[in-house]
Amino acid sequence: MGRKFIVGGNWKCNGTNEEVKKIVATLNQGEVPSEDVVEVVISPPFVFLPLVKSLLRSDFHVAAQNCWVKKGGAFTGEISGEMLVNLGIPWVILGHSERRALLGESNEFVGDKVAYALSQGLKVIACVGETLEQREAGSTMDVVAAQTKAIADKINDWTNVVIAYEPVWAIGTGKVATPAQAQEVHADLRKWFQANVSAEVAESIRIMYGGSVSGANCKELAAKPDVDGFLVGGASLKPEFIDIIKSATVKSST
Ligand SMILES: O=C[C@H](O)COP(=O)(O)O
Repeated sequence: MGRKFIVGGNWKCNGTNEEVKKIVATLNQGEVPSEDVVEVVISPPFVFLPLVKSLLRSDFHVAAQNCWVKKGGAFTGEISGEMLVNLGIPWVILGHSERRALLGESNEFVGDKVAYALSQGLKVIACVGETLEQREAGSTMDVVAAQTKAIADKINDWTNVVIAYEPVWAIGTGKVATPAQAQEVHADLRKWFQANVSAEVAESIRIMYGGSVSGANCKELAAKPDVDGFLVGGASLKPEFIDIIKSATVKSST
């Protein structure tokens, strides 16, 4: 099928200098499948990006957790895409639900951010996902489609975009989506791409699942045909993250 498995570790707003060094040491010792089988992207808080980049094994890559919506300038507290490029950071996570919910990032704002980051040469993990209320109201796909459309309205080339489907109710709750629930939304998203972008993008775009992924549940999720990887929060700070990376072999053996 040709979609390389991708596993991201989103450390969110966690870590001290000492803890970061320990986590990186654990990652560096981990025995994982080769880069041909799995792409690994580690996303520490901004302040630790240079440290992580300098210490991390060369087969793992680094991502920022956000960046500013346009060129830098008088935007106190923001970090621009150009700065990430300047530091040699290849990836950025955009539109995470925590930023959408807590910092008021709208679908359109996230679309603008994705477009600007891509224009600077960054690769983007773009997050989408519904709340529990939205799921219970039966509007999961409407919500996810609207979030994806806001990005599609602003970009033409999806080569450097990975979608992370993260149901908000599964994030940090220990309430993981069942493999069938994840597969259903991933497959529907692929259908959305087919109808609204192109058959090629629908086939090639990678869709990660995020929300309470752990060493214990990753294999079952990875076995689903439209699950192309994981965006991991809490478990990415723990040694079990290595097991999650290893779940890529479920894919390569099918
Ligand atoms: O970006 C990662 C997600 O928000 C998932 O977080 P979690 O694995 O702690 O549920």
